[in-house]
Amino acid sequence: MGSIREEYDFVIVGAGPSGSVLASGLARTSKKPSVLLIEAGSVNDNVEYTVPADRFSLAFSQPSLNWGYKTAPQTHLKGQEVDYSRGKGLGGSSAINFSCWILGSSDDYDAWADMTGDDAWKWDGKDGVKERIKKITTYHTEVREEHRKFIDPKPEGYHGTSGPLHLSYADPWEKGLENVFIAAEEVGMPLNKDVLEVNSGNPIGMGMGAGCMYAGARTTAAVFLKDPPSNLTIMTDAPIHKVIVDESKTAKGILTINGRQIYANKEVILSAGALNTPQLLLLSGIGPRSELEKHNIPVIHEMSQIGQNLQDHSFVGSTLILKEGTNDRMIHEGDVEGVKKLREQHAIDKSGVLNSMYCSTPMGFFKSDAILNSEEFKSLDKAEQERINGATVPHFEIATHIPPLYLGDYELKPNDAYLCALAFIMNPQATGSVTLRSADPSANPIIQPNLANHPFDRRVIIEALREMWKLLEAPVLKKDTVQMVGVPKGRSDEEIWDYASGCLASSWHMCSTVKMGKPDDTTASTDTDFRLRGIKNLRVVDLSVMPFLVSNHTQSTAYLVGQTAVEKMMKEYGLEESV
Ligand SMILES: Cc1cc2nc3c(=O)[nH]c(=O)nc-3n(C[C@H](O)[C@H](O)[C@H](O)COP(=O)(O)OP(=O)(O)OC[C@H]3O[C@@H](n4cnc5c(N)ncnc54)[C@H](O)[C@@H]3O)c2cc1C
Repeated sequence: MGSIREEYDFVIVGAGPSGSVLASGLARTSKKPSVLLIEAGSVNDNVEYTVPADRFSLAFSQPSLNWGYKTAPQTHLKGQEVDYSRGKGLGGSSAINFSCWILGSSDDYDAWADMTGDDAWKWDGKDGVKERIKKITTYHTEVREEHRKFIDPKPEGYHGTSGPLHLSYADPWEKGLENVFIAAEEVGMPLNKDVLEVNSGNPIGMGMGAGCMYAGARTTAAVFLKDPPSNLTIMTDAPIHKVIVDESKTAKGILTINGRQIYANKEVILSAGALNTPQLLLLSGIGPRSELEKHNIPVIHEMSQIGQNLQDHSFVGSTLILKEGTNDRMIHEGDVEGVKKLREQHAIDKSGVLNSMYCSTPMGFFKSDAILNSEEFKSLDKAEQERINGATVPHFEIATHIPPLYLGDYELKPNDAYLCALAFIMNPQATGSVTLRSADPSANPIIQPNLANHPFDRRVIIEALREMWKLLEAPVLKKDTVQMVGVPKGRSDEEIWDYASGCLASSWHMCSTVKMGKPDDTTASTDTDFRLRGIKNLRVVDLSVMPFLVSNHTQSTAYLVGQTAVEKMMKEYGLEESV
């Protein structure tokens, strides 16, 4: 992993998707600048952490990989302190996430370009988002012929063929999984394949999320750090305390929690994620004056928006208890000996059921007239209404085939079969904040996301759940259903919200706490080139900068942010002879 020096051209904090892509990209330019990637967590290269079937459980079974955050009590959600997991170690949150790869809506990226006045964020075009994502991915589009009537990933043109991050569709599908697509057709929901395909920039319709997994292993951002060149130093188990900023408001380097100072000849870049990046800025004396003074932190640079504008997706679900034999999921849930054998098999040659169980997730993105006709939608400002009306912008998402999260009082029995489904809020309007608990850098920040605490968000989850239940009650599923559990007492707005508010969860898509924008945007803290306003040689390159939460699952955007920063900084510093 290279020897440790105390001075580097670029010092990058945080090895999640954004930081890993950035560190690798800068270091591999022909000018070979010296790059330090410094990460609070460990190397985490245990192969057991990459078993595909564990994608939904790893975050909660390995505390050393997770910062283990909870939100402040959400009083509007019956006081829940919602799980706010964040990955720790090489790969960051991609090392513990659920591996779903969803790019989202081309219109959202075009809106991002408009908001920042920078065409680099436009979807199409030779240097657009679609092309940039292709550079960092290899998308394996093989699916069985019999599945092509439900999903039809396009091999040509749309996807990367040589990037380090491998994506694929699991094979075989779990028993009965195709019924979700048949159910969608039965109740009149479109299939995404009739639009194009789910990662084409138009996610509308029932589709299948591609997976960050290939050849029997989950793929994470750590792949960008494999075989690092000699000018890339990777320092792990080194949480940083703050950025060192001098009197001329220039970032000079960083201070680790154990007191080590490391200097940057060119720049410090924070890629610590949408919760820890604002925390580090506040600890460095950059943020709202009142917040800094509350903790006796000397004010280096007053910025009212640091830690504000926090956005996130959230979801609520229900579960079908199915007739015995409908699927094989209880093997994984309850058969300890059986799972042990499967693990032994997988450890030998990465083969077996652990590459398919839990590995295919139908994910549908839909529009809703009920939402568009609602008073809550009509009360949004006109620009936001227009954005949400974009042809490829979904209003809600439904995902199925996740573990049994929503069971109400029901206890699963060994001979059960089940199907758990989730409905997600898209375009959330609630915003929250990240603030300091204390000036102690080891103290968890106070996280107040206000999940779904906006009338529009509540309307969306109510209508999304109604649509989800319609899908779950389609004839093809109904014939095998014993009962639906994890449901409200009735289906009035009030009864649905009463249910949802007791079990609404975060999708862990937190973003926008140091958001980017045009120079006259008073809510923005960075410019479109990721430079923090008012401080020289300091950038923020992670999901903190998103101007708004796009309609996807956010890891693809985190990788995109890293690659965009690479390309912008390469040009700015002339790091590539040919550029
Ligand atoms: C449980 C879970 C499930 C998810 N499922 C999906 C999914 O299926 N699909 C999807 O698209 N997205 C998913 N996500 C979201 C996705 O993983 C994130 O959006 C993405 O990883 C964010 O990337 P990032 O680079 O901004 O930050 P992160 O990935 O959070 O990386 C930040 C890094 O900075 C490090 N760091 C923080 N503070 C310090 C410090 N003081 N000093 C040094 N290092 C520090 C952290 O340890 C971490 O490694 C999920 C997230 C979670 C937590």
